[in-house]
This record gives sequence, C-alpha cells and structure tokens, in this order.
Amino acid sequence: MSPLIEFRDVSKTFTSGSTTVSALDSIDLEIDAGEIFAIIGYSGAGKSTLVRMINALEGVTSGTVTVDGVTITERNEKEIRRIRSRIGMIFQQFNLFRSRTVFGNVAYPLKLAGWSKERQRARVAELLAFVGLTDKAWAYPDQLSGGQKQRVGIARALANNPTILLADESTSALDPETTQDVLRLLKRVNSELGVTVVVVTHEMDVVRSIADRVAVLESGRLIEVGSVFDVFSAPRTDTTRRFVGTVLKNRPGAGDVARLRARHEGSLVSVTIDGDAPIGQVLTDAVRRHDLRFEIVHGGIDALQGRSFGNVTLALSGEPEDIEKAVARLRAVAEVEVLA
Ligand SMILES: Nc1ncnc2c1ncn2[C@@H]1O[C@H](COP(=O)(O)OP(=O)(O)OP(=O)(O)O)[C@@H](O)[C@H]1O
Repeated sequence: MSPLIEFRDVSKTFTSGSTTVSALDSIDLEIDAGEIFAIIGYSGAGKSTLVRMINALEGVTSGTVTVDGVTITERNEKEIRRIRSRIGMIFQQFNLFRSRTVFGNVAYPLKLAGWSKERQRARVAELLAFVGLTDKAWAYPDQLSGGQKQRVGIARALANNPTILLADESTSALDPETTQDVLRLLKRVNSELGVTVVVVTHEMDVVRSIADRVAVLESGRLIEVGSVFDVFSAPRTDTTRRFVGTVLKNRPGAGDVARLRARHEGSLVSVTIDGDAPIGQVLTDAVRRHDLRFEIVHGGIDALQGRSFGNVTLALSGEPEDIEKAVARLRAVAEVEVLA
C-alpha cells in the first residue's frame, strides 16, 4: 500500500535580502493512512514548514510532496483547493473568529462549501456533540477556556470530513491536564473517525501520549524516524536522547554517576527494562546463590505503547566474581552496562 503522505527529497530555503535560511534539507518521509504521526524538534527545526507543505500552505524549493496519490507540488491552485478541502488543520492559538459564536465558527467551512442552512445545523450539532461542547453552541470564543477553544478548532477542522488532520503545536498553549484532554480527543478523531493525524510538537510527552510513529527534525534535517517505542527505547542521536530524557528516566549522566559513586559502594550497573524481562527474579536468584547485595539507586519504569520501558541503575556489592556472574545473568535477559 502506498503511503498517504509522501515527501521525496524535499528542500526549502527562505531568502530575505542577502540572507538565505535552509529550513528543510533533503527530506524523505512517508506517513501511512490511519496513523498518528508526530514531528518533533526544537524551535526553528523546520516542523511548521514541513507540516504546512502537506496542505500546500508552504511550497517547496525542490522535491515533491504527494498526498493520497496526488503530487501537490505539481498541481494548480484549483486542484490544490480540492485537496485542501480534505485536510483539516488546528493551531496553537486556535485561530477562531472572535466575532462568531461557536456554532458560527464550526459552520464557517460548511457555509463556504455551499451547504444549506439545514444541513449546516445538523452537521454542527453532530460535531459539537463529538467534541463535547453542545451546551456552548451560542457562546463566543472569549467566553471559553483554552481547552474548549481547541475543541471548537477541532470541530471546525472536522466539518468537511477530512481524511487528514494537521495539528501544529495544538496543545502548546494549554496546561498539562487540558493538554491530555485535547490529546484524548485527537486519539478519538483517529480511532473513531479513521482520520490520519499529523502532530507537530516540541514536547516529547505529547509524542508519548498520542503518537504511533515519530520523526525528529534538527536544523531542517530528518535525523530519526520510527515507532515511538523504538525511538524511545533506542534513540540514535544526542538530540533524540535529550528529548527522550525529558519524559523517561534514563541511564544516569556523567554528573549523576559521580554523585552515585560517592554515595554507594559496589559496582554501578545500568539495566534497560524493555517489556517483561524478569529482572527482579534474576536479581533475587543472584542474591540467594552468591553473597551479593543490591540497591536501586537511579531510574524508573514507565509504560510506552502498552509495554514496560525504562532504566534502573543498581549498586551491586559483593565479591567481584559474584558481581560478574550476576551481571552475566542479567545480560541474558536485558541490556546491561557496567558504568565506568
Ligand atoms: N516565511 C519565512 N521567511 C523566512 N524564514 C522563515 C520563514 N518561515 C520559516 N523560516 C525559517 O525557517 C526555519 C524553520 O522554521 P519553522 O517555523 O518551520 O520551524 P519550527 O520547527 O516550526 O519552529 P517553531 O517551533 O519555533 O515554530 C527557521 O529558521 C525560520 O526562521
């Protein structure tokens, strides 16, 4: 099956006066129908530029972008408008019309598409029920909380039954609890309506909460792409490791190791937990068989896409050969590193 969204060797440069900025550099990326795909990167990495190419709000300098089999970078305005009508978008600042009610905001794209008043009413009622805002139909945006405003944004973006929803930093203006509410709603948009969702964010917690796959952008280049589990459990670049470190307790850094060494006797051993490896059982056996003691001194275990994942650092003390044997047994079930 061909991907729903495909970037082939896409580059983008912005030129103003004598300065040229490379916003995107040779991007190859595929997003499949039905997935929740996240694009993460620091400010200026090129995330917005990339996502805005999907609905042709941004053009390419070179390369091609194909959406549902149509190479939009080669199409005229009229054809682009037709494709755009199948793509919804939500924004960090919600972009609602302040002078229109919630009903008026959600009905707006339907009005533009020439729907009758009666059909508009029925569709808006359905959308407001879906996002849980039926009782706010006649409120104005200024009377709503940030989370409610984003729900209106989502209802409006869904009005024309899009196949793709683009969410550009859609929770960045919200507190953590409201963020989770909105992310749960986006998950329902994906699972109940079958909409492919592309989320742009600088927060790894958003990626962990919602995405199936993630791409990491740095200075306009795609440095990593994979399932959320794979990227979190085995990040291949320092930038990705830093992002992962913001939500998961990782292997201790150099400063942590020095501190741990000063406070604990024995060997420091870092064990990566992935799935249901019987780490506890191996440790209990080792303690029983050899004269060994252990202390858990750093780390934590979390759930990631339904699997346990994390890292714990143990201080193992006892005879060196017994520690070696215990480490060998741990190595049989997990990734283990003896910290220098
Ligand atoms: N219209 C423009 N004119 C000139 N430069 C631009 C324009 N749009 C983006 N850029 C530059 O392109 C680079 C990528 O910007 P982009 O907004 O895509 O990054 P981002 O990862 O979305 O960042 P942020 O999280 O801060 O929004 C930046 O260096 C930015 O300054």
